[in-house]
Amino acid sequence: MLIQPGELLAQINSPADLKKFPKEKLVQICDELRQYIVDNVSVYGGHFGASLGVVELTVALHYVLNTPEDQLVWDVGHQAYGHKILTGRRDRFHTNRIYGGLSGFPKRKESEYDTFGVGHSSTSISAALGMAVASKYRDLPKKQHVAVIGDGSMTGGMAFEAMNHAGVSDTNLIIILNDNCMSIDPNVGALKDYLTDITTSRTYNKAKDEVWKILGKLSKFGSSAQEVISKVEGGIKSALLNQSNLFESLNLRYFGPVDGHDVNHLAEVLNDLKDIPGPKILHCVTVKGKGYAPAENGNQTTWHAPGTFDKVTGEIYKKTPSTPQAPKYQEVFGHTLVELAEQNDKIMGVTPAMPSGSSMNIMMKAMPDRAFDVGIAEQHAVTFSAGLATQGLVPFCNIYSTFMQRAYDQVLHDVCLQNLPVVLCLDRAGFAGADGPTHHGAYDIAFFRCIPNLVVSAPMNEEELRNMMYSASTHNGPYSIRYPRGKGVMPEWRTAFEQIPVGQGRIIKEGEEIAILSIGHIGNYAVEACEKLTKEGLNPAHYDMRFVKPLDEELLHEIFSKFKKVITVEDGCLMGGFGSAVIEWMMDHEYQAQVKRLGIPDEVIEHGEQIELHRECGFDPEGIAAAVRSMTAVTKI
Ligand SMILES: Cc1ncc(C[n+]2csc(CCOP(=O)(O)OP(=O)(O)O)c2C)c(N)n1
Ligand SMILES: CC(=O)[C@@H](O)[C@H](O)COP(=O)(O)O
Ligand SMILES: [Mg+2]
Repeated sequence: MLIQPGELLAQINSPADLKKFPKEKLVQICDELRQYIVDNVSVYGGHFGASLGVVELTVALHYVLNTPEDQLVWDVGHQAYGHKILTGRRDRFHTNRIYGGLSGFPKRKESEYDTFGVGHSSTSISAALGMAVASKYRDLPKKQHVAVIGDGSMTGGMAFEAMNHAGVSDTNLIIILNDNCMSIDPNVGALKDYLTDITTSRTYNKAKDEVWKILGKLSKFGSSAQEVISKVEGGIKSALLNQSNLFESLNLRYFGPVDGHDVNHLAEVLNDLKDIPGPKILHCVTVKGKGYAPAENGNQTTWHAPGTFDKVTGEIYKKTPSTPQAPKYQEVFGHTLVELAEQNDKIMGVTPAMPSGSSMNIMMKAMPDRAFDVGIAEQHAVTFSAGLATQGLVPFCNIYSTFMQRAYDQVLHDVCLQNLPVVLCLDRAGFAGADGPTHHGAYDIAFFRCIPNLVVSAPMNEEELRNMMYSASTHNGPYSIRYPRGKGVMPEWRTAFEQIPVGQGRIIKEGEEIAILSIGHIGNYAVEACEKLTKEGLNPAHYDMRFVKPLDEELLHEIFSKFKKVITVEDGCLMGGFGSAVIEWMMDHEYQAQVKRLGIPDEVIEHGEQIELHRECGFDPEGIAAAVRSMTAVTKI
């Protein structure tokens, strides 16, 4: 359902249309853009607070820059709804994050204005710098290269790698730091404290504006004046802040902090910055959720991605369950970790900036000195956990499967080669859903099962998750547990802990002719498929293998001795996944059987509800049943 835009926004189908308006109209355009985001997200869901926080910045950028020739890169991209609406996608925006519709993040193949595909944080400065260096090397017509990065994303190490390089690059890169003191949860770390110092230092800010007015204007007088100005400015700033400016120490000229909600001032500042040579950073202070009171003044974590809500009252709609609902896997993780930590004082918790997303916040609240949010720093989270483990502690390091991709070497090099007892909990494993391919946890089985010493497990339900966590806490080595986004199947999940011997699978259902081997939560789809098939007179067996590594060899000998037709099912990539492991084992042990693997094919699967993507790839319950039917001998006469 198309939502009607405001009078001016209705006339803007590109930044060129935006530029036709006098600057006196910019405030109204911001108001209409903000309202359009509220109107759409309240009905269709998605990320919310971040886009509201950069409405003025987005309008100012597209008003001043000559996009798409001037290249604009958004970090993470969850804040780019305004960008999408102003760049020709207003009338498709109601399809945002919906199967077959717009992506929830900038995507190159979606628009020429989306100069770089994003979704994982802290990549924007590297990408924009690459574009800037390439333009210079190819002697392309002068254009601007701008990275917009949040204070949370600035805690990602990659951002510092990029600034370290930018500082010695002969480019005119503009970095815009969108500082709202928030990540998804409140931002953390020494960088946050530093930014707060700058933002709240009255002496600095009062003098800074005066200095800028003088120096900023003078900066148009050739490069020699530039040198002097830059030194004078840097010296004044350091003196006022009684510390050197972090960014200027990296040879980035620092400007700000400026009010990120004053669209006309932002436009003036950006116009000035365009003419100042060399890499520079503009520090913008904004409020996440700005302009929508419940998001601006309420729990900003909740309003990061609230789902659908009543835009008048601010009431967030909850799906009221008719029957007692199973909990989310993340909640089972969070509560179980506290239970285990109460019994075992060696257990610690580590999350890279996802306290609420992973439910690590439950332990952070209950045991604040034993659970750590380390910022958007997955590599650090893993090796920090390895350090804890060397001192006899048992860290549970919880990282979304997709974000774990960023810490692969740390798992291999720092944890597994040293055989340290770190428990890696991979939440959002399998299809993530509406976040799409940048967030699908599609590859972790494949990239983990080849690492020596690492146990690779996946629970089929909440009870299994609890018992795997319990078993992992006493396993003297690296142990990974993967589970999906969303709910399990057991409303009564607080069961007593039981050890699961490493590598032990289990039979779910006896059967004949065909054996279905599943791994993880997707096994519940196999249960549904078997229920369908039983009504059709078919009787496949079903095994929950529980472990990809080590495989339950005793069970596999039993299966391949009894069945000549096997179907494997995984919510993960087929290339090198669980099905591949089973086939390798079968060949190594000289069994012969017809094996059909169900899972994620070797292609990019876009966004949609999880069940829509499972159906697209043929491993929803009906897909599994269809596979059994196709493998079953011709209908019995
Ligand atoms: C590598 C990686 N880790 C974690 C995330 C999850 N994530 C998405 S947005 C976000 C917070 C970003 O904070 P900030 O950059 O300050 O943007 P804001 O939401 O405040 O506008 C996080 C942690 C991610 N997208 N990428
Ligand atoms: C933009 C981003 O990366 C996060 O907001 C992510 O979308 C969170 O995913 P969940 O909603 O599954 O916690
Ligand atoms: Mg932020």
